[in-house]
Amino acid sequence: MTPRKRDDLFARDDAPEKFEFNESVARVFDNMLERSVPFYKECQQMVVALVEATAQPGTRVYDLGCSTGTLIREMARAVPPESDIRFIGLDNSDAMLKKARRKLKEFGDRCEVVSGDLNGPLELENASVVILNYTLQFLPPARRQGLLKRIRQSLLPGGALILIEKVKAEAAALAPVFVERYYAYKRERGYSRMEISRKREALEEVLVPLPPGENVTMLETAGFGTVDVFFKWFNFCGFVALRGEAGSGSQPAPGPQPASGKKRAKTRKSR
Ligand SMILES: Nc1ncnc2c1ncn2[C@@H]1O[C@H](C[S@+](CC[C@H]([NH3+])C(=O)[O-])CC(=O)[O-])[C@@H](O)[C@H]1O
Ligand SMILES: O=C(O)C(=O)Cc1ccccc1
Repeated sequence: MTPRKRDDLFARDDAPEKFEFNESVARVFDNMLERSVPFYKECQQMVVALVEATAQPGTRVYDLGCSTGTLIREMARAVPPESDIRFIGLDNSDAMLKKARRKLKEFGDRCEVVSGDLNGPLELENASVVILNYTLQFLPPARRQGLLKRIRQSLLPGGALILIEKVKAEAAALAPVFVERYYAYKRERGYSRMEISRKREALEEVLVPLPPGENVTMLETAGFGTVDVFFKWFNFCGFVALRGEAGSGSQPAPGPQPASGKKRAKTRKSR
């Protein structure tokens, strides 16, 4: 196992002025996420639990913006092969995909990672779950609604979208509190004030967070009949959205079959 490299990207004299998912980021990425994303591992396990509850046997789970494949590995370890569920990762960074392929080799054809740009056309086949784990935030805000709509249209009946994002505070008065708490989080994990400041500048116009309410509105506008929040830490938030059935209005779709293949108890038709 190659030793995990410590993220020193913004401590170096050749620190990037604009953040890009290139080789130098991929080299330290797993350590960067662990030290820069609050509850990253806990959220991973929450996503695994949601996938176990919503993924349908014989279908696909898509991880869009899969990076080095860490989340896919956790899902592939948790979901039994006999459920015949395949995990498809997509990313537009060759450096990330190279690391993902190495990390997922042990799972054979249960896991596949492909190159693709979420700003362009998207083909999702036989998808019961789609995941956007800290990915949508990197798309221009004007392109996000279209992607969410394409995802909603591609999902199987009873399908689910799991969206985790860095967010802005809903209340402007609290924004400074949330941001300062986040930077304190980074300092507590060994980042200097200079590294934090340089990364903030490099992420300007690259990572564009929206308030949770705007994310919920985009999900509802995309046609998801049920939207809920399953995680929140200051300016980080996790949403789960279930595909509503055509003509069902705001009624949530009947719950999908759990990944284990055991039939769920029939949900009572809501009155
Ligand atoms: N237009 C795009 N098309 C495809 N991929 C893109 C695009 N823009 C960015 N990406 C990819 O989205 C990922 C965002 S990281 C996701 C973490 C992962 N989900 C995880 O659970 O570890 C989160 C972060 O860095 O904070 C990177 O791999 C980019 O290459
Ligand atoms: O928002 C930030 O300041 C971050 O550091 C989040 C982040 C984490 C990993 C890659 C890019 C941005």
